[in-house]
Amino acid sequence: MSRKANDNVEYTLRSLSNLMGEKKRRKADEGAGERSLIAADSCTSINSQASGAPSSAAGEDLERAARRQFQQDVTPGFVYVVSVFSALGGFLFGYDTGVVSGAMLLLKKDMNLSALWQELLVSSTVGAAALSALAGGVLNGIVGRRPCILLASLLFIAGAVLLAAAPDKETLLGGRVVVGLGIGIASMTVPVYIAEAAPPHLRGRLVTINTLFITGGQFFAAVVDGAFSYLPRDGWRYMLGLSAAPAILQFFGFLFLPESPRWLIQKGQTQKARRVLSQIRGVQTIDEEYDSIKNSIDEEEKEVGAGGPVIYRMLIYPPTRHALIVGCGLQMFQQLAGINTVMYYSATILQMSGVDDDKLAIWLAAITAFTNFSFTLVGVWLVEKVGRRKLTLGSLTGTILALFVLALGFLLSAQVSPPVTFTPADPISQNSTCSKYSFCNGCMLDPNCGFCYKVNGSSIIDSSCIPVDPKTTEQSAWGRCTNETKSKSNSYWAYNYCPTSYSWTALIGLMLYLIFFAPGMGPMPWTVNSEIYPLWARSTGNACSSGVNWICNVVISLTFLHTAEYLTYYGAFFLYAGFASVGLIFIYGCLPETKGKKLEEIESLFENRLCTCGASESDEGRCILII
Ligand SMILES: O[C@H]1[C@H](O)[C@@H](O)[C@H](O)[C@@H](O)[C@H]1O
Repeated sequence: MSRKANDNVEYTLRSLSNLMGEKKRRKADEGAGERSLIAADSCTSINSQASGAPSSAAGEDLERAARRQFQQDVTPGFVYVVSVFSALGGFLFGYDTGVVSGAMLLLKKDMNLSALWQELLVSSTVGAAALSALAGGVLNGIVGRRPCILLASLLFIAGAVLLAAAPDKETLLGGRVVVGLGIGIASMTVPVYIAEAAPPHLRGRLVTINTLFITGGQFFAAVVDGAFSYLPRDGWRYMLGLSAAPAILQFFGFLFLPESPRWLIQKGQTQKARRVLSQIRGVQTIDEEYDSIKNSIDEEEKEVGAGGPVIYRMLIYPPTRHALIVGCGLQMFQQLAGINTVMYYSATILQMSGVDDDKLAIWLAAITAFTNFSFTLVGVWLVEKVGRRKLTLGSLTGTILALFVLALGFLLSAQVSPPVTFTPADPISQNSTCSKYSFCNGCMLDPNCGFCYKVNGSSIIDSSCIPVDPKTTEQSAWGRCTNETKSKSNSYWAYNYCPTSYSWTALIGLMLYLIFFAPGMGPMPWTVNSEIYPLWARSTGNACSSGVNWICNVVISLTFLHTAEYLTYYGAFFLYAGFASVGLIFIYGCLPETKGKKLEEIESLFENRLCTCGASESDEGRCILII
């Protein structure tokens, strides 16, 4: 289509849109259905009708077809290519955080790892991600989004090679830190890059695809963990090394993909910016979009000034201060709602429900990851339909409910916790600290002990609390619950959980949790953060909020076992429900609707000072903080 014809279509649509109003326009969009595309000269011909209201059916038909043509023009396939290649960063984030639990089962045997080393290998990645997400803001602002994504893929490749070839645990630790640095940069850069490339009507969906890739990576990692756990030796090398493949794909893909047009405009690279903008928008004229980005940069410079560090300017300028509080708050409450604990603990929850085959536990973790992934897909579908605000509020409300069910499941299980009915006669057993527990509940909360029992019909008999094998939690240190004697003596070994008839409540809670969390609270913090800051503050805003996400992730994961020890499991889940409820009030009061807005318009949603957060149409989803 010629540039002139495109201009005509755009002009026509704008006039018609003004005449018809928003609701009617949406209806017309849906109605466009499967109609065939209109040719360029028809576009020119409808231009002549644009000055009057479309009264005839033919006029409406033309208008619908023109709108469809317009949407196709502003959404060429290239923007999807750009988004998918960037979202490989999300996939690697998910894969590398997810794969370690399965790899650890093998690693601790092969490398004889102590509990401290296991802890170090898991949390070093998350800690490094927190640091590099924070540092990534400065890097993004200086060198641009594309070099940051290239750097992240190089780090992923280097980390994967180090991990796969590691001769000792020190190298493993180095590899995990390198991978963490990649995750941090990718986690803050990719959503920003996609948001800056996407047209407004698709932005939410495309950025949410990044979270779909995160949860997809976690699912894929769980499957790989399952598959390689059957290898007698070195299975972990494949598990950890495999992530090099998508990283290499991303690196080479990005050598051919462009820089973010908005970053280019900000840096005054006008010609390049125009070229990229028309490349990602197809042949559609880009003057209007270019001018609106340029104007908003100029205005912001006038309003905010250019002196002092960005974070300082963000804090003294109310709209960006408000946006930063909302962005960081969303990321904080995402983690405080306990997603990673629930995912990590899912295998145990499922074991509680009667699955006592250890190999199966790895596959059960894959089912959990799959549920998280498939319901993130629901989020991708809903985000442009119901909007960010409603999706987040609905999701968090359901998550709180699920946390209560989960906590209730653990509470009931603790209350009907089976008693210890048998203490082995040997002196070692009698002198062990585990012998002081008279119920399974106390025994399972002690990381050094496990519950060994037999089953007679539906009753638990001959139950004892005995020390766990220091090398593996899969068996007791001695007695009838070691791997060799378990099946011969018809005994079962429960570590970290108690056999109970109420476990189905916890299972329902787990499923409900993922079903509610995954479409909203999982992706929305990333999506909303990618769009709420003006260009000059975007990298810094995302660096801070991603940093908050990773820091809260470390804190919640590292404290879970201690929290459970002090508050018991149900106490821990009640605590998360409490955090999530505070989050709900915060989000209700402070999160405006950003659906369909241009990135340059969003700043105005954070301008006012008092909170009325009506989600009413007339309010345009405007939310105002009480600070
Ligand atoms: O949005 C993601 C997603 O929900 C993941 O499943 C979770 O592991 C991450 O911590 C979170 O940031």
